[in-house]
Amino acid sequence: TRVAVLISGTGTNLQALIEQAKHPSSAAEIVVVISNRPGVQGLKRASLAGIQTRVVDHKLYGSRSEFDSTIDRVLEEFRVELVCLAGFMRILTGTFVKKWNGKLLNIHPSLLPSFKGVNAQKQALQARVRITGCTVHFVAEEVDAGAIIVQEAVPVLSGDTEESLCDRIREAEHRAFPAALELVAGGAVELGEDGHIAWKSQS
Ligand SMILES: Nc1nc2ccc(CNc3ccc(C(=O)NCCCC(=O)O)cc3)cc2c(=O)[nH]1
Repeated sequence: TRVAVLISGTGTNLQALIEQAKHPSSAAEIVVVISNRPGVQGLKRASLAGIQTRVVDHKLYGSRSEFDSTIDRVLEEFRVELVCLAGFMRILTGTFVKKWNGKLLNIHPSLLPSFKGVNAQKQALQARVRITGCTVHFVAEEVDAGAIIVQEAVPVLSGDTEESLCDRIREAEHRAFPAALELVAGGAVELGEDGHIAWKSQS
């Protein structure tokens, strides 16, 4: 399966996906990395791995739909079949999400539906939960509300700071995202007609 990864920054999740796709048994081939910001470390990671990169700078577009349709053109140019949002920080328009429905994966640093939106880790600390985690989900138009594919629980430890909790959640992200990518790229899991996850029965 031809995969694109969309990034906005360092791309630590991108690195985990690159490592996963390197396995000969992987069903995923990352064919392009697209960043909405120039010069970010994730672009260097992609180049080092021999993956083609594109920058679609959202500041150069008059509207969200023009930005999204430029992204779409790059995806079509590379005959992309699956898109992973790895720290991609631009909200995508409904038109784009509808076209790529069931082909768009995102990772969120909490156990959705808890703690949607930005600074999810800080929300968990402030709520004094004992367990949080990360969620890989299909992207729906409503932010952080898509069908859940994989989750991993992460304990909140006494004395945790936002930084120590972020680090521990990030380690879980680097397991959960590659696992979800393989499930979807390998056809074990898809987004059903009813908008829920469908596990394809192994023949
Ligand atoms: N429609 C749709 N698109 C998304 C785009 C990115 C992400 C990644 N997670 C994200 C979740 C939230 C944000 C956010 O609120 N950023 C501040 C506003 C930035 C802006 O003005 O664009 C960004 C990415 C998730 C979604 C999603 O669930 N649905």
